[in-house]
Order: sequence, then structure tokens, then C-alpha cells
Amino acid sequence: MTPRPITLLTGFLGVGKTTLLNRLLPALPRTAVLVNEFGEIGLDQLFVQAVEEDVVLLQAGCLCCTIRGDLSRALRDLAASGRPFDRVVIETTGLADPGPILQTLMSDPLLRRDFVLDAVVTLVDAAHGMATLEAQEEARRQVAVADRLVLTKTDVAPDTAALESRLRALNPVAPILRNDAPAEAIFAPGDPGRNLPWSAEEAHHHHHHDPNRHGSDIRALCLRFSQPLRWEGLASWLEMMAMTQGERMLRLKAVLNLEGEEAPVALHGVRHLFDAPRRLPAWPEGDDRSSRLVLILRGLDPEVAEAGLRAFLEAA
Ligand SMILES: Nc1nc2c(ncn2[C@@H]2O[C@H](COP(=O)(O)OP(=O)(O)OP(=O)(O)O)[C@@H](O)[C@H]2O)c(=O)[nH]1
Repeated sequence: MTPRPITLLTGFLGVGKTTLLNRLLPALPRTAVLVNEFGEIGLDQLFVQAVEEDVVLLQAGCLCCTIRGDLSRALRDLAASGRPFDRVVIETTGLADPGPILQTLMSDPLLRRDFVLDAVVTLVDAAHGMATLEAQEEARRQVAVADRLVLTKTDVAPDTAALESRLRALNPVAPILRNDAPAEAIFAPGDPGRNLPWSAEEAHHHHHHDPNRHGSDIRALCLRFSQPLRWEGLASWLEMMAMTQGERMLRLKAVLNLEGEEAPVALHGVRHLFDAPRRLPAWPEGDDRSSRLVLILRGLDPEVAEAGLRAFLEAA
């Protein structure tokens, strides 16, 4: 059976995750939802109404630290249950650092057989987002690792220019949507290529021209290569980075044009863990077939990382 896609829905406490899920679930048939809540008494499953029988509550403790085993178990039980579902949405507690959750999804071999991480969708509150990002490291990490950012509460705080520029500084590549966007724009299931940074060049531009970093040590390296890359060079660099800088690599996403490969190859990594590279069906029509690589770093100068990569590629 082909692995079923998992969307991780994250965003700080009270940002509007459950509200958004309830609006979108009717448009997402055959979706199983896992809800995690911080604290002893789980309430959120009572509010996710649309797929009541498919909601599994992960209780007692934060998904990112205490109950990673529970997450693996819940997903395995779901896979073994024979229930008809095509995708999974995991709603995390607002306090979760998504890094360890992503690591769990990528490192458990049984899970990797049945599931594939499709995307991290991070909600940001247009009214309180700026203050939350200032005060909360978890909120910044949730933004940094997102594949898509979704603004909520723009009905009460319509001017989002400053917030968007702050988000761009933390994550130059994720598209910024609003929570009234259609389900397929927010969840965009199925095609792993859709979640990858096709617009890294534009992102690079944003990245370099936004000086407003608010002292954050999270930075992105966005690269584009027009010549096909040699896998050996890239793989040795990744191995070296995983061993020496694993904790500083919050996320790696890449679409690669590799020597000897006709199809694009997708690569995902979180800290020291990497998914096996996957062939995508084909390059999009009219694409220039350049490799794009985005690396979200914490406490590591992107220029140092880039110099290392280029040295490994030249040596290969
Ligand atoms: N005005 C406005 N209110 C919203 C919007 N989205 C959510 N809310 C309200 O914000 C509050 C929190 O929404 P929830 O959906 O429970 O937020 P959550 O992220 O699931 O919350 P936690 O599970 O506590 O992290 C509720 O009172 C919602 O009605 C929005 O787009 N606009």
C-alpha cells in the first residue's frame, strides 16, 4: 500500500487550529485526525466534530516531549485498524516544538512504511502573532519549519504587512495564506513536489532584503543550482552536517536535479534525520530543472553552511 500523507497542523495556543479543521474537514473526506492536547483532560476532540469516529486523542502531555511513543502507537493502531482513510491530520498542542514530532515521523521505520509526512501547516494569529513570536521560541520554530503559513483572525486584524514581513524573516519560502483559503490550498495533498520550494530564488531575495530579524538566530539558506548535482558530493555533505550540526538544522527541503536522473528527486530532513530521497513523477512543464535547496538553520551562519556544501560538491 502506498504510504498515506500526514499533515502536521501547528500554531500557538488559541490561534484557531480546531476552528480551521472544523471548517475544512467536510472538504477533506477520508481524513483521520489525531488531536494532542496539553494537560490531563482532553477537550479538543469534543470540538472536532466532522469526523468524530476518526478522532484519536493523544492525552496527557505535550506531543513534542512526553508522548512521542503515544504518537507512534496511535498511528500504528490507525494503520492496523482497517478504517477507511486516505490521509491523516495531526493537530498539535500550541506549545509543541514541531521538530521532535517530525523526527518521530521520519525515524520510526514502521511508521515510514505506512505514512509519509506531507506538509507542516502553521497557523499564525494576525491579532497576537507578532507578540507571540517575540515571546515564544516554540512559536518561532513552528513558523520556521512550516511548508505553508496560514493567517487566522484577519477579520479582526486586517493589516498584516508587518506580521508578514516578520514571518518572511523566519521562513522565506512558505506561502502565506489566509484561513478562508480553500481546503486544497491549505492542505494540498498528494503530490510531494507541491510542498517543496519551487520559488527558492524569490525567497532568497526576500531573505536578503529583510533586515528585520528581531534578534532571532533562525535563518534560512536558499540555493539554486542550474547544473545537475552529483549525489555523492551532496550526500557526503549531508552526512557531515548531520553528524556535526544536526541540532542546528531545523529543516531541509530540496528538489534536486541529479546527474544521471531524469526525474526530480525530493529530499526532506529534520535535524540529523533524512528521509530517503524520493523520485517525483516529472519536472513541471516549462521548469528550468534547476536544483533548489532550502535549509532552515538555528545558530549557524548560512554562508558557512553554503561554503561547506560547495566545497563538498566540487570535491565529488
Ligand atoms: N475572530 C476570529 N476568531 C477566531 C478565528 N479562528 C478562531 N477564532 C477563535 O479563537 C479561539 C480559539 O480557537 P481554537 O480553534 O480553539 O484555537 P486552537 O488553536 O485550536 O486552540 P488550542 O487548542 O488551545 O491551541 C476561539 O474562540 C475561536 O472562535 C478567526 O479567524 N477569527
